Amino acid sequence: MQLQEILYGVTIIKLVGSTNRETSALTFDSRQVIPESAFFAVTGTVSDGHKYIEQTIAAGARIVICEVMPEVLNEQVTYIQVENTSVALGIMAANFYGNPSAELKLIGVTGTNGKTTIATLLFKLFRELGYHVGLISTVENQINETVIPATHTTPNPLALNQLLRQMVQAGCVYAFMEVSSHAVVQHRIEGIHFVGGVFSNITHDHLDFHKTFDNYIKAKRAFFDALPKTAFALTNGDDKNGMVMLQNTKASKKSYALKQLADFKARIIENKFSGLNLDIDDTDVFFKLVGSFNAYNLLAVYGTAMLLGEDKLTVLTILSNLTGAEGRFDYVSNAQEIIGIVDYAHTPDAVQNVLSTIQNIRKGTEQVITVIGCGGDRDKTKRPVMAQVACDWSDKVILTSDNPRTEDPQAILNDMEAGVSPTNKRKTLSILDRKEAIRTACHLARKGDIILVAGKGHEKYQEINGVRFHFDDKEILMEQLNSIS
Ligand SMILES: CC(=O)N[C@H]1[C@@H](OP(=O)(O)OP(=O)(O)OC[C@H]2O[C@@H](n3ccc(=O)[nH]c3=O)[C@H](O)[C@@H]2O)O[C@H](CO)[C@@H](O)[C@@H]1O[C@H](C)C(=O)N[C@@H](C)C(=O)N[C@H](CCC(=O)O)C(=O)O
Ligand SMILES: Nc1ncnc2c1ncn2[C@@H]1O[C@H](COP(=O)(O)OP(=O)(O)OP(=O)(O)O)[C@@H](O)[C@H]1O
Ligand SMILES: N[C@H](CCC[C@H](N)C(=O)O)C(=O)O
Ligand SMILES: [Mg+2]
Repeated sequence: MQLQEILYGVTIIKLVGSTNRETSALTFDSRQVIPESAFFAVTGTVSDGHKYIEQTIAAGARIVICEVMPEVLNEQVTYIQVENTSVALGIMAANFYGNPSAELKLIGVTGTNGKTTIATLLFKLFRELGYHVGLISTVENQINETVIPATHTTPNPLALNQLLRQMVQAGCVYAFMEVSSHAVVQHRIEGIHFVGGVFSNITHDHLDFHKTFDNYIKAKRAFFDALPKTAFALTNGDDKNGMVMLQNTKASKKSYALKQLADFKARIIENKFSGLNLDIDDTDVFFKLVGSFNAYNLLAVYGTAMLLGEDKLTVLTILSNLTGAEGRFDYVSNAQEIIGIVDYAHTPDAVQNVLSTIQNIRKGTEQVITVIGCGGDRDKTKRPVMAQVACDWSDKVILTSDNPRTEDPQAILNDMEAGVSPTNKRKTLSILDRKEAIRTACHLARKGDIILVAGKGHEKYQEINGVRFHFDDKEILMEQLNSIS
């Protein structure tokens, strides 16, 4: 493709060389440069792409997009200086793939917890309604029945636009995608056209990256700020910051809530292990999803479907038969009627929601045993809080490892232990090996007890020092539960 064509919409500070040249590919990673490609020098959190410019030219790059011009310029190369390379990358990636998002009805879902659940339910619902549909989510990406593995919640602009183009080619009418706060700040969704945005909630997470809660709110709000007038912005009216999210948006403002006045309303009639009985806009429906937090997710999905013009009763009928996303309140039980639950709760709020749901729906005097760890190279301040919440809402807690990544697992465990109060210490054990921790929980459990294994949900690996080892909470839990006689 001609460079001129993909530059549309980019604000250039300085241009050196011709824009009248072919581009074979775009890349922001020097290790992936091919001859005649364009290299985007991005300033990252660990490294700086500007350091690799010369190396990429030696490898054949003929277009360089950068924030700082190199001191020595190569005559064979076109240099484009911009204020922010990531913004240019977003816009040019969209142009390179022919702006696929404009050919789809694309809905973005943002918030601390519930994005995967809402996006996945929307995907399943619209598939059942008979549409060709795409999904971009933490667990996996999907184009109709074709599954494409996901590396990030929101892919980088190149992967994102390529995926959206594939969706258009497959005839998709709708696409539902998660929009993470990292993606907003790193401009991964620059140049993407949304017809709607959905907000789930905002609580403590990712403060390692955003530094303050205020910045984190601003990152989420920026997604709604950028929506066009023709789009809808659907928010959670019960969330403290639900209305703040829509403050600056030009989109049509809509809300859903259980407590406040809202465009879409629901009331919990009953919350049981077998599912949720809700009154949604005066219709009584039983859903297979468990827990009051899922009442919000279901309401967000229902509201979105209504805003997209679908029929209320058809939508509620299909929704009542759907199960949630993999690794979210996934439960199994054994011959001794010990219940094991695997859940992706990896924030204090999510842990509290899952445990309070378990407490609300448990039958009697059974114990709740929680196995929980925290990820390395992520927000350290949530560690003691997650341990504290787990202790406050469980009878026994086994603190363990999650994905240590490049951190010392013992140091992460120490950070968690700092959140355990002296009175809670007696109900807590620390077992570094996650498999051993799950095994111990199963051996401590008696008939009717409930074991929650939190934090890794659908993940099929444990990441230690850059290596991903096969690890599946549900597989281990089932194996251990079945081995108890
Ligand atoms: C903190 C973060 O988001 N990091 C992302 C970011 O990496 P970075 O800024 O650290 O990049 P860097 O290593 O400093 O490198 C800077 C630039 O130099 C380039 N480079 C680097 C080395 C080299 O030899 N050659 C070269 O060209 C890199 O390609 C990059 O363009 O840009 C990379 C390329 O797009 C991402 O892969 C990487 O995601 C990392 C793996 C990650 O773990 N991200 C997580 C935190 C994340 O994004 N999570 C959210 C979900 C969060 C949630 O809501 O729960 C997600 O959307 O998945
Ligand atoms: N609406 C909600 N409110 C609070 N907690 C929720 C809600 N929905 C789900 N959860 C909890 O959060 C966990 C993660 O849910 P989900 O995967 O849907 O969120 P997410 O926003 O996609 O997370 P991530 O940012 O990691 O991709 C669930 O396993 C559950 O414990
Ligand atoms: N999307 C989240 C996933 C956290 C999952 C948890 N298992 C961990 O490794 O911390 C993140 O990147 O922070
Ligand atoms: Mg997700």
